[in-house]
Amino acid sequence: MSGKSLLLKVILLGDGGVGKSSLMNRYVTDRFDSQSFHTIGVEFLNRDLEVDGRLVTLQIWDTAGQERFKSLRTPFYRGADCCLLTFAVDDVQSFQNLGCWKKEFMYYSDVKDPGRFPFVVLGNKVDKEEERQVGLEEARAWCEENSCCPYFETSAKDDTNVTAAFESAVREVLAAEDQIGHTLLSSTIDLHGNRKSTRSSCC
Ligand SMILES: Nc1nc2c(ncn2[C@@H]2O[C@H](COP(=O)(O)OP(=O)(O)OP(=O)(O)O)[C@@H](O)[C@H]2O)c(=O)[nH]1
Ligand SMILES: [Mg+2]
Repeated sequence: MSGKSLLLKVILLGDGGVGKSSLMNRYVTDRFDSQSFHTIGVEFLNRDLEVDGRLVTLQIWDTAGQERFKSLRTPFYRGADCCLLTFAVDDVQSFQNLGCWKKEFMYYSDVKDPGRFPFVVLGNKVDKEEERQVGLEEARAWCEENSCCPYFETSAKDDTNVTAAFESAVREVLAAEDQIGHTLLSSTIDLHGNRKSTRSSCC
């Protein structure tokens, strides 16, 4: 295994209140706050992990889902390696808005190869089964039709599928990278020294 860690930027998008911050906090700090505040602008946290023998530093960017913060979040889309489109299974409107989130991301991120860009879809709050408004098959069908696979049903509250979802995002990036010839993998962190990156980023 190499001593260098690959830096990957993933970005969480979705309506306000679907649980983006809660998912990030569950994954990075293993905590859940039932009284969390709406995010203003963007925040990020890092977590180191190993996926299929590769050391990865996952930089998770958590954005504000509320419309009034649009101009604060969109400048941070550039340089993302994967986009996690998030809705809450007890909120059908947040599911119906997934297409708008995808469009917003594509418009502002300026990705080089839109056809191959990796998305992962998260249907959060599955612990609220009795209040569910979006079915598993319906969500899977949307993902298939919109080339946004894989799909994970998560709960930040119960820690259901949270690790699996973030690790899957890493695997999607690595798989996409394998297809386009390892250009992205030139961005690395030397764990014993300084960060080296050949990618440009506005952030
Ligand atoms: N039951 C349940 N509640 C959750 C879950 N995830 C988040 N919540 C709650 O939903 C509310 C909103 O969660 P946030 O994580 O702040 O939502 P957000 O998507 O970051 O919202 P914005 O920052 O406004 O975009 C909070 O009260 C959380 O405690 C979950 O998996 N299950
Ligand atoms: Mg938030």
